[in-house]
Amino acid sequence: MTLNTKTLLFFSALMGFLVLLLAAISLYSFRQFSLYTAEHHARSVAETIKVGLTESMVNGTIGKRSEFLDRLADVPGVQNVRMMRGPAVVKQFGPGLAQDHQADGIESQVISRGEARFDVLEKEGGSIFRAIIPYIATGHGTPNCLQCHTVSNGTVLGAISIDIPLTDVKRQAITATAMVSLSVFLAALLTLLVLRWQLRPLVETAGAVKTVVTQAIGGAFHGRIKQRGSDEIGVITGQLNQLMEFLEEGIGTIGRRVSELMGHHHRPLNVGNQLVTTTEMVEGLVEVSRYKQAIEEDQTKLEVYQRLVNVLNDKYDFHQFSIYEVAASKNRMAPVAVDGEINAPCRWCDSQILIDANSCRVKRTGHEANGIDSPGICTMFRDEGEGEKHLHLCMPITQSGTVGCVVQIVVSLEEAPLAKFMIPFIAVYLRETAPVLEAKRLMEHLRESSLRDAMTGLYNRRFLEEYTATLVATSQRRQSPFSVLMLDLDYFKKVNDTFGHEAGDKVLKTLAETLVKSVRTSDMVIRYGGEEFLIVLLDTSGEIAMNVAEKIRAKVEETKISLPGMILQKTISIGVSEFPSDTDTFWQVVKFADVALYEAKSQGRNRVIRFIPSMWTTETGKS
Ligand SMILES: Nc1nc2c(ncn2[C@@H]2O[C@H](COP(=O)(O)OP(=O)(O)OP(=O)(O)O)[C@@H](O)[C@H]2O)c(=O)[nH]1
Repeated sequence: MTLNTKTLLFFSALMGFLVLLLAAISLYSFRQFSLYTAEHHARSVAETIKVGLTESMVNGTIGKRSEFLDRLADVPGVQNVRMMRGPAVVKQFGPGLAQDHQADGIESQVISRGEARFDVLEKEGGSIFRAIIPYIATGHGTPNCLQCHTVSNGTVLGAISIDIPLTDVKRQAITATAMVSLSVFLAALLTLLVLRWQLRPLVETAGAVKTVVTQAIGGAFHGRIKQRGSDEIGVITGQLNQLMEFLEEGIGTIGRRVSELMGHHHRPLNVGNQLVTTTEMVEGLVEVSRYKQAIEEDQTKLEVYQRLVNVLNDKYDFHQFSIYEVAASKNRMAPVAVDGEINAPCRWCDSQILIDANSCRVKRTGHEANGIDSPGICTMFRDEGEGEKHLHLCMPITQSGTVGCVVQIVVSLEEAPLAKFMIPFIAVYLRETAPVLEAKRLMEHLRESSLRDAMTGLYNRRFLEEYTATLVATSQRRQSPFSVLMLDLDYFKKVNDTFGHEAGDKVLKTLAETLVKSVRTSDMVIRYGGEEFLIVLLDTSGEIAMNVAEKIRAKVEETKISLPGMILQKTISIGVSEFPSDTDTFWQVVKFADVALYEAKSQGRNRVIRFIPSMWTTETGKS
């Protein structure tokens, strides 16, 4: 309800109440006054009758009392006058005239009780005030009642009944009351008009404030209020305008800055509720910042991918998507997460992209491939969804200027508009992920290369040092032995000396390949020293290890190494030991394999020797 309506209603109610109250008070007062006047008038008439009748009795004209009473009834303000005899008078003077003993019930009551009675009666001709006053004998004055009446002082001699018409008085009362009420009504109306006129600026300002505030709630801060005067309302108006200007400028600036940070090109800020949009974007930035902190603290690339999967799954409610990692140097791509599952197989693209990364449009161009706006933009997309049609949206994660990853989101036609709207938000996540992912990739690469021998690609001794504890613990937990082969090329120095170091390197690389091919993928082939190699055969006893070693030895012997202008064949010697039967100390097992290798060299080379405790003398221990 508006202030205006409220004021109007309040004053109307107050006015109505006042008019009614005044009318009631006026009517009541007039009635009381009229009754008082009528009673007074009746008593005067009764007194006149008393005097008149006494005079008539003294003068002996009492027989003419009827004419006297009729003349009295013609007096203005008196309608009817009657006189009734009481029992004492009847007893002394007889019943008298006919009207003297025609008392009705009320009149008889007044005669018997000696108390006056006044009533207002409604008759056809209008309202009548009826007064019945007793005529009581008294011995006061000259002449007095007791001179003629043989009664005691205070005896009721009779009653005088007087009718006084009230119709005129009533009409006048109503007219006067109406005049008073009308005056009050007019005064109240005038007050109301003056009040409304006074309230008008306040009411109009309140309306303008309502409009401006409603617009502000809806996100539009351009509304201003017309300032009237410099009173309190004027001051409030001015301050509110200042606040609106401040809000418009502040929120506009925040919105623009946040928009720049979000790369928000798809939806201009002035569309919709500016405040809501800005708040959403600020919240989005806070979440992105938390995400970034989390992925920075993650240890591996895989954890980062898992977190990105969670964002797509939980925050954006995408359940069909792929994240591909690009190996640019090999022109290959590999799916790291598909439909929320890490290391799941490729689903939404032709597997061609896995072996030829450049066939992926995003990888090739470095730009987003928006299949929602341009269906069929990428020929590699495969709609593997059941039933309904799907669209794709592929975005790059750019690292050092090249596409390091491709994120592909797959949506149904129904989900497409929302997905499109989400692009800038997802792009922010991808932008923040890129440098972190690149750092993790580099770290993993560095770590990997520090554990591998650059020339042969085999693990190095550092890897063995790091892996030892795990190896021993696994073997002990599973109560399964492992064997160590220590291998060394025979007369390798001669290769270097005769054919040069390059030829020597070629021999070492060929040997490394032969060794890797000769054992299971779960076994570990390590370049232990210059031309010395170590192989850990998991879940293998010394006895079986001897067979494997023999097989390796034979394979190396028959391997032909092509050098410029010639073919070379080399042999190796192998020492074998077993954990934990030879010793339950890892490095001791390695040492024992080395001792056995020494023995193989001593016995003429190109052979496999199993370590036996007798080989471990004080001398060997020292060597
Ligand atoms: N080309 C090449 N040679 C290496 C490399 N690492 C070690 N060597 C050489 O390998 C040779 C090892 O020689 P020795 O330890 O005397 O042993 P050997 O000549 O193989 O003789 P036996 O082991 O006793 O059969 C040395 O000449 C090293 O320089 C490498 O990475 N490349």
